[in-house]
Amino acid sequence: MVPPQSTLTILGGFEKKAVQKVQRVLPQWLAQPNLVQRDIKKNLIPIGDVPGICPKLLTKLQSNGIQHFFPVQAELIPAVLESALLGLLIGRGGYRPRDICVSAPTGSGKTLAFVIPVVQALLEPVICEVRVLAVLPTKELAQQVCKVFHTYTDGTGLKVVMVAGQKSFAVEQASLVQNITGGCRSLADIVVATRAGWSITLIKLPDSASRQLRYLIIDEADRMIDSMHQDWLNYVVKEVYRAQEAWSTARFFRRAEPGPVTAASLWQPQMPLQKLMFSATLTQNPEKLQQLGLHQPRLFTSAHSRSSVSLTQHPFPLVLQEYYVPCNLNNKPLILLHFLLRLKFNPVLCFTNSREASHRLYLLVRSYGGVAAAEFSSRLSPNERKKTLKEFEQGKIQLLISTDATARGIDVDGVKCVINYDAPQFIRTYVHRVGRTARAGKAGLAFTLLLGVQERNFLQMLRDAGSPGVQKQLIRHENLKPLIPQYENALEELHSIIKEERATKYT
Ligand SMILES: Nc1ncnc2c1ncn2[C@@H]1O[C@H](COP(=O)(O)OP(=O)(O)OP(=O)(O)O)[C@@H](O)[C@H]1O
Repeated sequence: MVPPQSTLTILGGFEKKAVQKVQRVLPQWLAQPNLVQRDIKKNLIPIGDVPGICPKLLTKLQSNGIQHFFPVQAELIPAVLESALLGLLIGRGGYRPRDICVSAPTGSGKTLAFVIPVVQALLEPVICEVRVLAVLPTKELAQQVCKVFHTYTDGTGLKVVMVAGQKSFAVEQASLVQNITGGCRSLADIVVATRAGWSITLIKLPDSASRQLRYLIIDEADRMIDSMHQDWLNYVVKEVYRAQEAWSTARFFRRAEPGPVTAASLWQPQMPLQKLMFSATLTQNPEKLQQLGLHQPRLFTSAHSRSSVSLTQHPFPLVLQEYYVPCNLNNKPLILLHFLLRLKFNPVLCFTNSREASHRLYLLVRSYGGVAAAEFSSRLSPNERKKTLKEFEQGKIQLLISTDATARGIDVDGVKCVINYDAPQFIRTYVHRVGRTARAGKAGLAFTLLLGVQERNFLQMLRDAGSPGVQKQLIRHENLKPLIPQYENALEELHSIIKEERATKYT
């Protein structure tokens, strides 16, 4: 006889049921983003086919050798221009423009994707007030973006100023505002700043520096989210609206901190502050993105496919070939020398995990001889760093040994090969490092030297991130053997150089 089923739950007598996996429900803007093609070469769009770009900028693009837009540019330029259709102000009954997040591979042309629409939006009329603030994590990146802004504003009357927080406040202030009787006037339309530079400047500058701010561009936005505990972004936004309070009472235009849309809030034209966020490794974690205080955001991404939504995947350049090279601590430097001297890789950007490791490796390669090498890290002064990057770009340096100081955003044309001499610990570091090659649709190689104990975790990290596949590359001992005698001499020389350096440091 079958006993009747009890409706009572017996304590401790839980049934063994397969637990249903909880499917994460993403907000619609993350779950259904605008997809950006990763294959640059197959998706080039003639510049004339992208609607809304003025003839002046089309001519400038052509004279800079740009005939086609890359996919991220073709998607983004119309989207940003659309939000400025009614001019920089939003009129009665108009909507506040939606903030924009872009997650596209390294080297996919994100810089031009914001420079073109923003410059066009400022052209009519040119009024010389800070209306664009572009924030970047390092001085080198700020210089790079500044150069692109200069190219496309040249001859338009728009002024671009860089604020890196490295000159005295008086000098930086003088580049931004000029004191005149009864107040001051702005000397910049577009400010390209490092975070430190702008925060310091904002604290001390008069309100005029931020009262007309229309676009806040944050490149490498994931770095910004990392430092959100410093509340930098909220501070900038607060300053922008604080500046309005005194100003707007006397003017027709008003700028109130965004709140619910009501009949009252729509009656006066508004000056919106639109955030444009860019990264190759933008998190798609809603909790983290929420800290950015985005307004009805739109996501443009290459990291999704229509069938899957993942929070951990990053978009890799399609033309990048990834390899890992098993090694041990003894043959690591020999493998690097083999790549340069035997396989003739040139130019090579090589990453280590610390400035001391970069310095030692540089000294070793220099002692070995036969390779034009240089180091790049915070050991160098800003001017030395600038000079080194320039020489690398000009092809005078065959091997640049660097810390992660060059891992992000730096665009050096013609880097054919990246070598991770020290394996990166985080996937984002990996994506940015290898992204210094395979840029703008050109082929590139990335090698990561892995000790036996690192292999499993590293390969798992890449699989989780959606890497299209990293291949194993074995270097046989016979290939390294001929390098050993000279290498041993170089090691001895290295020891004495380091001894000398230590002695001078402590005397
Ligand atoms: N439409 C285009 N036609 C030809 N070259 C282009 C075009 N757009 C950008 N480039 C070039 O492609 C390279 C990469 O562009 P950019 O530095 O903007 O990439 P990115 O997406 O910002 O990369 P990262 O994520 O590493 O910062 C640059 O050298 C740039 O001049």
